[in-house]
Amino acid sequence: IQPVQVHFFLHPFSVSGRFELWDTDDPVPRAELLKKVRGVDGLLCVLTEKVDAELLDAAGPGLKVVSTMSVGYDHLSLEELKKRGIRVGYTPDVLTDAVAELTVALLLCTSRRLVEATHEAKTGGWGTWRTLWLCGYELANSTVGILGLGRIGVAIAERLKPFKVKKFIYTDVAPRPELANMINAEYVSMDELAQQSDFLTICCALTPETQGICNKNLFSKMKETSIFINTSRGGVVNQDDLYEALATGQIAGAGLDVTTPEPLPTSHPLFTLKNCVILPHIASASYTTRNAMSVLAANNLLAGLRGEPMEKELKL
Ligand SMILES: O=C(O)[C@H](O)CO
Repeated sequence: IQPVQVHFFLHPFSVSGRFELWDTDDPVPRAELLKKVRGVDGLLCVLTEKVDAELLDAAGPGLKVVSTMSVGYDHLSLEELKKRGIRVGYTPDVLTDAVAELTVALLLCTSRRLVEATHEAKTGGWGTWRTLWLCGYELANSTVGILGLGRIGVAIAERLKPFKVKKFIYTDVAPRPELANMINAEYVSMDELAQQSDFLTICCALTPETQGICNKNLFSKMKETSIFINTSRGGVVNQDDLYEALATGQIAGAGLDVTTPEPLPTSHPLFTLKNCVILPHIASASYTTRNAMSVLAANNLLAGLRGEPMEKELKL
């Protein structure tokens, strides 16, 4: 499949001699999806679709493959998929550059207080030049911590290095020397990561083990001058604890591209904080990347339907 033949935002469709396309940018309503999946052989979805027992039951025993246009797969019930022998495709790698780029942008935006600064400039808060006004934290000579070192963590570090970062540290379930050597990162414990990081960037997948892992315990060990960045999944953060840490000055700032829930209600307390920058889950949102993701997801689906190896298949 060539990029030009694929819509940017493919929502679930089925292939069984024919296919059905949810041809809008809005998520398919659950009731509609449950109706449409009946009897399909394959399903291409995005991360707003919960693929659980209910949906798989609705699809029926003919479903052979689910292809998600995302690197994250916490919206898929892997246990149910495995139980039913359904193959799963996903889209790692093609979004690494876009996500790393956005993470760096969010980090700088948070640490150098860009949202506050443009607000002040626009609303009359810009008086005379003042010595400490809108001061933030710089990357030069800093320690950057990565929670969950994978392709994206490496790509973030590669982009941050030219800003003269002094040291990269990371933690994960086990050391990952092959990736760590690429960025000269040192493996540390979770406590050391919290204590030493001037910038802590969260790159781990959301799993039962990482659910709420960024909580009071972690924030209480971080420096008052540290910046917390999350572009993975909102579920890895305990948002009440993060609010507390930001509001009381336990940490200096946070940049979030992901929250729980999404969208985050505009009345959420995190929106009241000047030191919290919130983006609406746009890390992979470049035309090039979304196009590559949709092509890969479509090709994974077709390969799965043909019983061939997928370009990117999740091992269940
Ligand atoms: O999981 C993913 O793919 C990102 O969160 C969205 O592109």
